[in-house]
Amino acid sequence: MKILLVGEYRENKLLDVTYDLIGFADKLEADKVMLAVGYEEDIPKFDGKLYLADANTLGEYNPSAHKQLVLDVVKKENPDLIVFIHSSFGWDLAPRVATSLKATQFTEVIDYKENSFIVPSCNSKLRRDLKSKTDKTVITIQAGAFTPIDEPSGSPEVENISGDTASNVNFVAYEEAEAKGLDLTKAEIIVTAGRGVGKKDNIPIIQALADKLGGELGASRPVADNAWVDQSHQVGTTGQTVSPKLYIACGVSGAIQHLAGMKKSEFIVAVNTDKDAPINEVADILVVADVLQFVPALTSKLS
Ligand SMILES: Cc1cc2nc3c(=O)[nH]c(=O)nc-3n(C[C@H](O)[C@H](O)[C@H](O)COP(=O)(O)OP(=O)(O)OC[C@H]3O[C@@H](n4cnc5c(N)ncnc54)[C@H](O)[C@@H]3O)c2cc1C
Repeated sequence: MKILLVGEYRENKLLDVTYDLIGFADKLEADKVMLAVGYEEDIPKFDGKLYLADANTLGEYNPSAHKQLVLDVVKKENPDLIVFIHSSFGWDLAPRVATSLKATQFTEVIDYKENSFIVPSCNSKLRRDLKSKTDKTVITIQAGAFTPIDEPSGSPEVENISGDTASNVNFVAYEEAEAKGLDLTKAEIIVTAGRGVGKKDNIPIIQALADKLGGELGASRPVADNAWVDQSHQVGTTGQTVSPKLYIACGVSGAIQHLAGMKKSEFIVAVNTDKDAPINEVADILVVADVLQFVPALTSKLS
């Protein structure tokens, strides 16, 4: 199988998620080539071929130009799969490319098993196994699902390419989300409340353990969305990415979007009533218990 990976730059920098594309190709043990509209002084580290177009000329986000470049490289390399990150860039570009190629498109792929692409559905409660029926397939992969464990290395063979800069869409600007006070990335201990804590009134139970350990309170997305905890505490792809020494996940199922933000923690304890909860895949210790009983007991022991 041959894969074309489409790397991503933002504000003059290669995005780290570009390495998730490489992790994906390596998982499939596929031949890989990459296309990136970026900068010569900051190219991705890998062994293989890199088609590099200049972002100074084409812009980091120019859907018409980028689509044409992808189609040009597809023509040269004839890949079976064209892979984007499931980002605003990938969301926009992947369907444009899939439509032009009359190819199947799968979005938010989190795994690949036995020739099937695994895609979450129903807010990650279910997983679909999808097989493509077209010669070429375009996919977007969920950030964090294929992050390589090893540090990036290698140096690609670079071929410079160029394209037409005309576009019927003008990129205006990136708008930063409002910066909130809490920086969880520096916390050494994080105790996170998931939906399993049941209701806002139970958050102080989790906060008490965090305080006792001298750590910070984290939250899964539903907990933040329900305003049980301020959004600045959210961990995951749309929250903060953390790597504390100790991460205690209380009533967190371990959806891929949550794992992406905390799986690099040094030691992970999960407290869950479900022994088969996906958080178990990354937990060093899984405590099968009700958080509302276990957490206060632990806090009290620590006293
Ligand atoms: C584009 C996108 C981005 C997203 N970004 C994020 C993100 O940044 N961060 C994030 O967290 N999610 C994110 N999500 C949502 C994610 O898919 C999950 O829905 C979410 O992480 C689930 O949160 P949870 O684990 O708290 O809740 P649930 O999935 O409902 O899990 C609750 C868990 O608690 C357990 N439980 C229930 N009662 C108890 C009890 N009494 N004691 C112990 N355990 C109990 C259950 O067994 C279950 O495992 C995103 C989703 C999408 C589509």
